[in-house]
Amino acid sequence: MRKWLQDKEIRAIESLDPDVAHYFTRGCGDDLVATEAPEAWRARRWRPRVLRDVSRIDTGVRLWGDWRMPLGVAPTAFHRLLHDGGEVATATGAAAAGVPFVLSSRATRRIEDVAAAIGGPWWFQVYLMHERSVTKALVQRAERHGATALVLTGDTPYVGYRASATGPRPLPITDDDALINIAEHLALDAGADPWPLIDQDPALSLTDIDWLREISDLPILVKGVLHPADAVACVDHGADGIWVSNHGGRQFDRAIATADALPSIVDAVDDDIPVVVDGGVRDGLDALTALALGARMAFVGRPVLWGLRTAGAAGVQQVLEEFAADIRHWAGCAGAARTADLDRSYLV
Ligand SMILES: Cc1cc2nc3c(=O)[nH]c(=O)nc-3n(C[C@H](O)[C@H](O)[C@H](O)COP(=O)(O)O)c2cc1C
Ligand SMILES: O=C(O)C(=O)c1ccccc1
Repeated sequence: MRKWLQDKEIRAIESLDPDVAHYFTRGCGDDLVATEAPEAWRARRWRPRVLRDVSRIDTGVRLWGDWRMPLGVAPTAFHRLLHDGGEVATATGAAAAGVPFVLSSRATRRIEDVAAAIGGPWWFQVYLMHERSVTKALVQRAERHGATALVLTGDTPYVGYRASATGPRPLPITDDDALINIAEHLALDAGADPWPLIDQDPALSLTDIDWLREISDLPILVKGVLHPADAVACVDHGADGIWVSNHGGRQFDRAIATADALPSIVDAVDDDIPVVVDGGVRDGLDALTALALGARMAFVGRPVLWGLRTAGAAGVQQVLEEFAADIRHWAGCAGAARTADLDRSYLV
């Protein structure tokens, strides 16, 4: 089932400026982790069940929203580098497919416009910026416009080292796009550089979960967790969910694959704390493997970006529909009439 996606990826990459293609495709360092991620899901073997009436298959999941399948769209930055519609197009495709859309703090379309395009629940990804008042303003805008959860990204104290394709050239993104949600919250002199104020603050710590709790009533997931002790610490600090991720291999090039990290984190936290996961999920069976290992949902980053690049909102929806059909097919063949019932007994 992966060939259609690989073909789309190739078409998307071929149509892009090399630096832009590089930004979206690559991991960091020597790209070890980004390359390993899909293989780690595929390495798992199943014991499919038989004689279990799979004439009807329920793939629904409730998690700060009612979703059609246990798959969602991970937060990624700068969609207008891929398509004029930017995050509005991506969100429209995700909403049409009935899955959660997570809007990045580094979005290139206005929060209000994205929320209106979705017309239902969505989640907001939080980067803690040096200037906390900007983060606070974004969080409160997201909450006002229908976000139902916050995803605090913890794995990006410094942005991972990613050499560009053609040398040290900045991405061809304008400040109008990059600061579209941010500029109004900054009181800057003309010509002043905003980035020292709005880059991620490496002082980010557990107490920032408490801070988010003070400024917002929304549930908080912490994203980028790979160590079970961190999962426990986040929950002790009031996190409502854990998002196992290595940032698509973009942050720490010798990090554990998320497929390998997931079970120990599920085991470390109480059953009522939802754990979700991303990284290298490239077909329905990858997503179901994540569920069998204890995740409530799996998320995809790059696959939807190839859909966005090749056909805008319709392309995003089409990618997600392929995943939906694949999830349904493999759940049936695994003997799981309800994907929410998958557990480790299905795996070797
Ligand atoms: C181009 C790109 C930009 C990203 N931007 C963000 C971001 O703004 N915030 C964030 O929390 N994660 C970001 N991520 C990480 C994704 O949320 C996710 O963890 C990762 O892409 C999942 O792996 P996959 O692409 O293999 O599916 C980004 C990933 C990519 C590829
Ligand atoms: O590129 C990324 O992965 C990412 O998370 C990011 C970090 C800072 C600015 C824009 C995107």
